[in-house]
Amino acid sequence: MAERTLSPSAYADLVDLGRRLYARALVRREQEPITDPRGQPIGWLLDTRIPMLEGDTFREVGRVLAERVRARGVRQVAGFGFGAYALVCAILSAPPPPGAPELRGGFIREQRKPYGRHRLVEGPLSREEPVVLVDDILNSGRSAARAVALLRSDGFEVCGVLTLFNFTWSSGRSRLEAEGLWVDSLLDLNLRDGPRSASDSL
Ligand SMILES: O=P(O)(O)OC[C@H]1O[C@H](OP(=O)(O)OP(=O)(O)O)[C@H](O)[C@@H]1O
Repeated sequence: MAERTLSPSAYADLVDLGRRLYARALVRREQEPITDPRGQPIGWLLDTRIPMLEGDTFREVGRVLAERVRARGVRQVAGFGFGAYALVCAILSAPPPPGAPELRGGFIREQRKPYGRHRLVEGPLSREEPVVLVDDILNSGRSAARAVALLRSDGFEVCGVLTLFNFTWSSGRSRLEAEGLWVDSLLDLNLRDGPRSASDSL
């Protein structure tokens, strides 16, 4: 989608950012033992916390994603899980264009907090306006679909999902689009050996 809406140089910059994120986030089994959720060894994964928790990348990604959220006419973002928290904060840290409103953010809990304010979604999000779910990786779409269901169960309207990476060999995108959501990713990963490799989210 980006190549249809951006100038060639702006698109090249975005692809460059996606590639730099990929290079900084990539962890291979030669470097350290890594496993899937079932405990099976895997060849590689992307740990986006590494680039996202460095100040310069945090700010650069925040500016790019905030622009994408605003381009959709939305001003609320929510995140679910450790891959998403820095993204929400980075987006909120981007200065708004002159005259534009500030964005609002939220963190989604696995379960409603059983004490205190008893909230499922922390932060100042309004139920009167749509929310974009942000995450680092879209693979099977299970995590995003769960987050969307949690938001909806708490009375929020979710309009779309914005991620850093989309694993194109997996079905996450179509799964979310079937739920009426738009899906936008900074970088579509289309690795030739993708299905035989693994990520931290299989
Ligand atoms: O589309 P999916 O197949 O659901 O995969 C994507 C999810 O997997 C990763 O999180 P992970 O489950 O590894 O947990 P973490 O955020 O705690 O690291 C990633 O941060 C996404 O949230």
